[in-house]
Amino acid sequence: MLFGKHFRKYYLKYALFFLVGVFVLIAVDWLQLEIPQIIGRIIDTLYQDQVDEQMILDGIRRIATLAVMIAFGRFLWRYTIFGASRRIEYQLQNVMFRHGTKLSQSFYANEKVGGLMSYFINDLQAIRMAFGPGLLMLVDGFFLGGFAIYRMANLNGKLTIIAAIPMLLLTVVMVFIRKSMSAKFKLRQKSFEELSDYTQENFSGITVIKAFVREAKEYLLFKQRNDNLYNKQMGFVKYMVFVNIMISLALNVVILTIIVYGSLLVIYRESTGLTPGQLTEYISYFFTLIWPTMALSRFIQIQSQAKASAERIESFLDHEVEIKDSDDVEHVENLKGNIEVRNLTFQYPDGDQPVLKDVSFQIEAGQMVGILGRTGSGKSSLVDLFLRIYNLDKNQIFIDGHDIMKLPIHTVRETIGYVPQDNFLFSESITSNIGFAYQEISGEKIEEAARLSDVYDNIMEFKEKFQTVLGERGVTVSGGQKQRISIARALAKNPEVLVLDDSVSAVDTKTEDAIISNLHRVRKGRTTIFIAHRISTVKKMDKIILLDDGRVAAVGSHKELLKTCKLYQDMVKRQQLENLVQGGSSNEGL
Ligand SMILES: Nc1ncnc2c1ncn2[C@@H]1O[C@H](COP(=O)(O)OP(=O)(O)OP(=O)(O)O)[C@@H](O)[C@H]1O
Repeated sequence: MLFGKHFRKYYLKYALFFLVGVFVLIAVDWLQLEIPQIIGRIIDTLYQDQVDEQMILDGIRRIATLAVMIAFGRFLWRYTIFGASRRIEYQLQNVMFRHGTKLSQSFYANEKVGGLMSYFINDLQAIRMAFGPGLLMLVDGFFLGGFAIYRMANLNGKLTIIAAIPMLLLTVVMVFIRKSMSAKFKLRQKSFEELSDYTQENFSGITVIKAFVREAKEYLLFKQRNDNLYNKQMGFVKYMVFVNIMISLALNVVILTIIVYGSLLVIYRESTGLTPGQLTEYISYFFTLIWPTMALSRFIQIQSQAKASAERIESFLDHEVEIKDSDDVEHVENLKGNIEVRNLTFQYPDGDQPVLKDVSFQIEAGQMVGILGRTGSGKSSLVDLFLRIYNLDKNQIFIDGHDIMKLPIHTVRETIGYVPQDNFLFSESITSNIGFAYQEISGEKIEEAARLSDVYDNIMEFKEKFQTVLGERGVTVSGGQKQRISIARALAKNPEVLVLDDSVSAVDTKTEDAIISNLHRVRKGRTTIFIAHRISTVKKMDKIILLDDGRVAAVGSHKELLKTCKLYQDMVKRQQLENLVQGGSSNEGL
């Protein structure tokens, strides 16, 4: 039973399922205890001088009817209780995924994917177990156990008291060890999370591991983590084995007591009144009682595991959504793409100094602008802020004169098309990747976007053409092809503002030229921002913003900067040298 704020609502939501399930379960518990009574009576009839055949036939008929009712009942409670637990698991999964999509980059910078996966797999499973089998075991433990004890006491009170003492002791012990069981389970989950993180990261970076011949070392590090999980696992299992042995021991003691003491009672039945049929009935009840006892102990295990998992899931779901619309949000339609950055200073939430310092510039709607700068100068950070990936102080970035902090995040991101630096593509078809911004998009539009980003011919060479599946489940594309598919994805969105973060670095200068001149043509009248290291990428832009160590070093056209900016001149010279070293003409692309 889980009553945390993210879980209790499901009891209400599935109240009908739970009520029907529990009611049927209790009915089945009662009905199944009718059978030993009938069998006991049949046995006693057999001991009589005159065997009552009619009574035996009636008994058999009743047992058959009960068996059918019990089978139907078992189906019904399984459907309702287990069905509800599966539905709850499904819904929590959706809620968690949705919440995950709202969490900030800072959260993902600190959380590893493997760890997150274990919330969705192990922890959710533990929660489902609490809502389904856990509830079943609790009800069975109390009701089937209670009914059995009641019937046993009716048959012989004294024998029942003797049998109940070890069982009671056992229950008390179980309640006391519940806390340490939960702690052990938590440790096990943590180790599982670490191993899962490690495995995920290793296989993602397998190329680097091979290139650095780190296989043996990584294996040893993996083994360390695996040993740790094994030890935690064994710690937990040993504990469980100990608990289960204690339970069986207690049960065996009780069974022995019942048989010895019960047989004596039957031998002296003249005075005690216990018939052989009743002793059989009694032993049947006791064997039935084994399950509720086990069920209660299993319930305590399930409950401890679920509590540990619930805490982990709660901490995930309670993680604040930091990036959200402000209270004074202004709903604005049809942004044109004027961007103004005014005295922007920005420090990452976990950073120790600003990465952008007093940055100011303006981009008019429809302009094609290059943001140039050495590595680490703050170009990508600036783009993150345009996309509202981070919060910033008010009145530092404006789109069409509106403070970005007051615009709905949805509107800002809908307005901007983004080609990320890592060009992440999904393991789906090229069509799905390029049409990612849309529920449905025509084939012509996809092809057009592929042509503009100069990747159409490459795609047509693939066997499945636009239906080629990329990545893990399909074809591995080159870095340049990946970049161009990623550009096509942003172009297909046809946004008011297009931001390309170092997006042509992996293609040759000829392809770069082709893409840029296509963009000049199709992006006429729409804002396009190119982030680049290479002068060749930005030199034809209307305006170049040169960043240096988080500050604006200069703003102007290629010609203006060549005349006025020392840093720019140095960059041009360096690129000319690089061209010469690579065997081209010094002015190639310049
Ligand atoms: N999530 C982050 N948290 C803290 N600091 C960060 C984070 N991301 C980037 N930085 C720091 O911000 C500075 C600017 O990084 P940024 O990625 O914006 O540079 P860049 O100009 O785009 O570099 P490159 O051309 O290499 O991509 C760097 O010093 C970097 O270490």
